[in-house]
Amino acid sequence: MTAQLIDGKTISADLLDRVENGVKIRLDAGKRAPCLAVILVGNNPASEVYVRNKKRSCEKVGITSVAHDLPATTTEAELLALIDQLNARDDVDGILVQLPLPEHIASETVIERIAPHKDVDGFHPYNMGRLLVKMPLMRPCTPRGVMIMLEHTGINVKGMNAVVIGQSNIVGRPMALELLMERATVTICHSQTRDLPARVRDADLVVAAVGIPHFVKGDWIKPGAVVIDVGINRLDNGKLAGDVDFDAARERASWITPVPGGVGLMTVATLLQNTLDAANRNA
Ligand SMILES: Nc1nc2c(c(=O)[nH]1)N[C@@H](CN(C=O)c1ccc(C(=O)N[C@@H](CCC(=O)O)C(=O)O)cc1)CN2
Ligand SMILES: [Mg+2]
Repeated sequence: MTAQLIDGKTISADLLDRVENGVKIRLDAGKRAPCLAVILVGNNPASEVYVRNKKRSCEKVGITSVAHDLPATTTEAELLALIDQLNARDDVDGILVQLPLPEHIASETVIERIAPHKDVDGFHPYNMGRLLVKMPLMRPCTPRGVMIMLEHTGINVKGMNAVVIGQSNIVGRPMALELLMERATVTICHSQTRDLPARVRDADLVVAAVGIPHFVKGDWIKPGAVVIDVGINRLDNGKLAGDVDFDAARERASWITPVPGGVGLMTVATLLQNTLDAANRNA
């Protein structure tokens, strides 16, 4: 079996069209454009690229973005003071703090300072808790993006054995909760999991979010399984690779996401959907 591709380019473009339309509906109703504040601390080159992409995508769909590019020497107190200001502004719907932050700043403290209704990344413990109790408000972008991809492809996860590899706050944990909400049977695996290949071989759906290139081998994949690769790893040759050995896995899976051109594109599109949703809830 050669898997069909779940194409992040097409699906994210479709989502961006829907967001653009949502913005037009607001403007036609005499409301202002949604507004996203984007905070970048320091000069992490990858973060600079992601932030630039986020601002460009905002522009494309008519969302106003306000950039706050801060030096690496910014103190935690200064960053918290900026967040307080943005929390208080009626004309700012969403606040995004690009991660990772420099080591001297505690990201948990910063995330917790963002007003939950402006937390478009969905990382605030309040929003994580809402997802846990099946009352999602702001949903973390990558897992929400994966659910949109699955829905767009016509894959119903109800009753599937889903294995999520990775337990991060950004991807693994909220991904598991999203899948559970759609009544998949979910297992979260991590670095201490015993016999990971056996867990994966039992999975109808595998989500890989480990951060190690080609970590998931092709012969771990159950024939006909759906494979979602969240990994974005830069190789020494400059190319991007996912967490899954794509060529081998493709020969066994029914559906698979490529890297690049897969889940990563959904992360940004979903962020804009979250910003539109926030604006529509705010005013
Ligand atoms: N505040 C946040 N910080 C970070 C998040 C996040 O969701 N919120 N996620 C990642 C980085 N990230 C967005 O910020 C992100 C990563 C990758 C992509 C993407 O489009 N990937 C493309 C490849 C792009 C390339 O060529 O480098 C793809 O997979 O096709 C978008 C967003 C950590 N920080
Ligand atoms: Mg940084």
